Amino acid sequence: MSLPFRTFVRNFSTSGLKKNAIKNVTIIGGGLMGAGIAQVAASTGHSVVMVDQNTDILNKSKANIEKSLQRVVKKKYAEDPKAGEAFLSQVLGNLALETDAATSVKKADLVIEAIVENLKIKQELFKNLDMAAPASTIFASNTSSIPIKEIAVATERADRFGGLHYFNPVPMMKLLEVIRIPQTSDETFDKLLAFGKAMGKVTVNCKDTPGFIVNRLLVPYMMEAVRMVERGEATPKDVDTAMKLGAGYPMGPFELTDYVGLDTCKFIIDGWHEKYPDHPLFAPSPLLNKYVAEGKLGNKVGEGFYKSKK
Ligand SMILES: CCCCCCCCCCCCCC(=O)CC(=O)SCCNC(=O)CCNC(=O)[C@H](O)C(C)(C)COP(=O)(O)OP(=O)(O)OC[C@H]1O[C@@H](n2cnc3c(N)ncnc32)[C@H](O)[C@@H]1OP(=O)(O)O
Ligand SMILES: NC(=O)C1=CN([C@@H]2O[C@H](COP(=O)(O)OP(=O)(O)OC[C@H]3O[C@@H](n4cnc5c(N)ncnc54)[C@H](O)[C@@H]3O)[C@@H](O)[C@H]2O)C=CC1
Repeated sequence: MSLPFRTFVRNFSTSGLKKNAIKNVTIIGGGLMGAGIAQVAASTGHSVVMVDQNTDILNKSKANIEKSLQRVVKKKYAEDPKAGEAFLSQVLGNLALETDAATSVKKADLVIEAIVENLKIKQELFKNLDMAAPASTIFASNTSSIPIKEIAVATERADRFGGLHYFNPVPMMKLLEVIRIPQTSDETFDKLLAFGKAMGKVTVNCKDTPGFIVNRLLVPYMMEAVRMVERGEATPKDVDTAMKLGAGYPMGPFELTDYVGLDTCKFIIDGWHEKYPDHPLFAPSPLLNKYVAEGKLGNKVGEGFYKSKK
């Protein structure tokens, strides 16, 4: 059922946010995750600037956001298409695009980084943002596997630094891991938790431990799946069918790898292998490496372990 217009305005206009709450959010990276975070932040009344390397990428990201919003609107406003249209234009009105990261943070209460999973590149970005952003701006990374403290050292604001780890697809996945490092102030952490809740997410508090909570458990499971196939014990299709029908997972590990992106999965495993070279779990996977070398990066390019629609 659609919402009465007054409730809709309260939920989705920036004036509906609590005093002192985070309102202006800059999201760096408009890929799979950045676009999803931008969509949900804008849908919950935040004023959002989404940044990427060029306007072509940004326009594709915006088109993906619109496609996803159409799915949400079709469902939520099935009985009131006019309210659906108003919601759509309000959300898109909350979203600005920018290619210059330094300009994008001038008014930001919060910056969420969702760029490639590479420590040096993330550090370089935050070092520059630290000089450009107001002192009061809170920084957060959406990294899947890099310790937050290793990214935060690039800045002079470790007390205003934390992790916000979202799950893919962001509009559908309810969980948000909120990570603090020892230097994160209580005020910063409370603001990050409140922001997560304002986005409609269920938050869990995490320490800055490898993989936080979900990936600490998910990565070993997925690596065991790929080793099983490498040993010739099962096909990807059979593993996926088994885990969906036998363990109740919405996607099997190979479908999920295609969904996450094989390049991102490889960045995660390579990073942990470099850090823990003797740990057999993180030894390179020849099968994953082969697919990545062939450019089969998953759903985003139309092919990974499976062929898919782009
Ligand atoms: C094996 C190789 C090993 C390689 C090494 C591995 C290394 C480690 C990798 C670790 C990766 C870590 C990544 C990370 O940091 C954390 C993550 O994000 S992990 C991923 C978490 N996500 C999941 O587990 C997703 C599981 N899947 C699902 O929950 C569902 O399949 C999904 C909701 C995605 C889709 O549902 P499904 O029923 O399958 O399909 P439908 O298309 O019918 O959709 C249902 C419903 O949902 C709506 N919808 C779906 N997507 C969107 C969207 N993007 N925007 C808006 N709406 C969406 C759709 O409209 C449907 O609505 P209805 O009302 O039901 O029609
Ligand atoms: N793919 C997934 O399922 C999940 C990924 N993550 C994490 O989120 C981050 C992003 O992952 P994805 O969105 O999947 O990657 P992606 O490859 O889809 O998107 C990354 C985007 O960042 C842009 N970018 C790269 N360097 C940039 C820079 N210096 N300035 C501005 N933009 C830049 C790229 O052009 C690209 O559009 C990674 O840290 C990843 O580990 C976290 C949860 C789930």
